[in-house]
Amino acid sequence: MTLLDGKKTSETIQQEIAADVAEIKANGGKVPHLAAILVGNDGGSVTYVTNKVLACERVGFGSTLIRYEDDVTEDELLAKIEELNNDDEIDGFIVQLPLPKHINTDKVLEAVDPKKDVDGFHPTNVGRMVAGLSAYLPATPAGILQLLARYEIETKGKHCVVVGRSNIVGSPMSILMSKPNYPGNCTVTLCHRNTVNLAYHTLQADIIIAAVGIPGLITAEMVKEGAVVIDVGTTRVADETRKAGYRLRGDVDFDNVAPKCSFITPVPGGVGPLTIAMLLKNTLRAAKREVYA
Ligand SMILES: Nc1nc2c(c(=O)[nH]1)N[C@@H](CN(C=O)c1ccc(C(=O)N[C@@H](CCC(=O)O)C(=O)O)cc1)CN2
Repeated sequence: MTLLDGKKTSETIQQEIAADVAEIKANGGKVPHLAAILVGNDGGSVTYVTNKVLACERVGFGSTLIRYEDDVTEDELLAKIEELNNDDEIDGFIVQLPLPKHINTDKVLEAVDPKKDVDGFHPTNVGRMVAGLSAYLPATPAGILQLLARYEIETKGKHCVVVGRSNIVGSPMSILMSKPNYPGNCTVTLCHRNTVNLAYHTLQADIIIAAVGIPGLITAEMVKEGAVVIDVGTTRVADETRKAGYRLRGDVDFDNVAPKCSFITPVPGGVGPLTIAMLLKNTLRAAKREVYA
């Protein structure tokens, strides 16, 4: 069994990006600049956005963090998005999810200029991805593709079972794994929390991508010998023995599943760190005007 080291892969990608930025700077080009909108004080969201800003500093990007209290109005958010759309200094920006319930997330995401949508959540980028056109790919699925490619995992003709149908991970992942590219070219089954007899499907999988947010859902009995298992779940569960008061649990029962796998991602240190690396990569592409050339 080989552990897929997302932390190390993320560092490698960030080093590659930093080298690119150094070259841009040496040639007097525009330094990539990412802006992030964070609403509220949710612990996870604050951590992720802070890490995104720190990662920008590490690779030499400019960054702007825009924070609002939980009670920000939808109109205020939309006005800020319009401002960022028209700000030439900002190459790309994100709105950290989830947003409070009184905000219409779809409306907010649709307000982002697709050319600056480095999260790849705008319907234009989603549609372009489905059509196989140049697009910003959502960071977590793009990170998983990087892991598969950098560990040279064979995917052509394999059966990939994606568990979870979110717009951020499961749904785009299922589409990307079916495309006739490497990594991809799989036969894909998309399962979710209402799938009847989930084990029937996962047992047929050469590659399982679990992104449903149910800790420990995928047990050893549900996994075929030699399967590749990618765990996207990062649920915080209470743990008083930890300083933070919680620990992260993936969707996969790692200890019992790992011995059956050819490759598996840990939680933490698997897919999560790649999300940030691929956001930086998208921002670099935005600054280079690569996607909508
Ligand atoms: N606008 C967006 N919102 C959200 C996205 C996104 O891609 N864009 N994805 C998730 C959260 N997320 C990034 O925003 C994210 C999740 C997890 C990690 C990560 O590095 N996880 C670490 C553990 C970190 C910890 O201790 O909590 C790991 O798995 O090793 C990075 C980014 C939802 N919202």
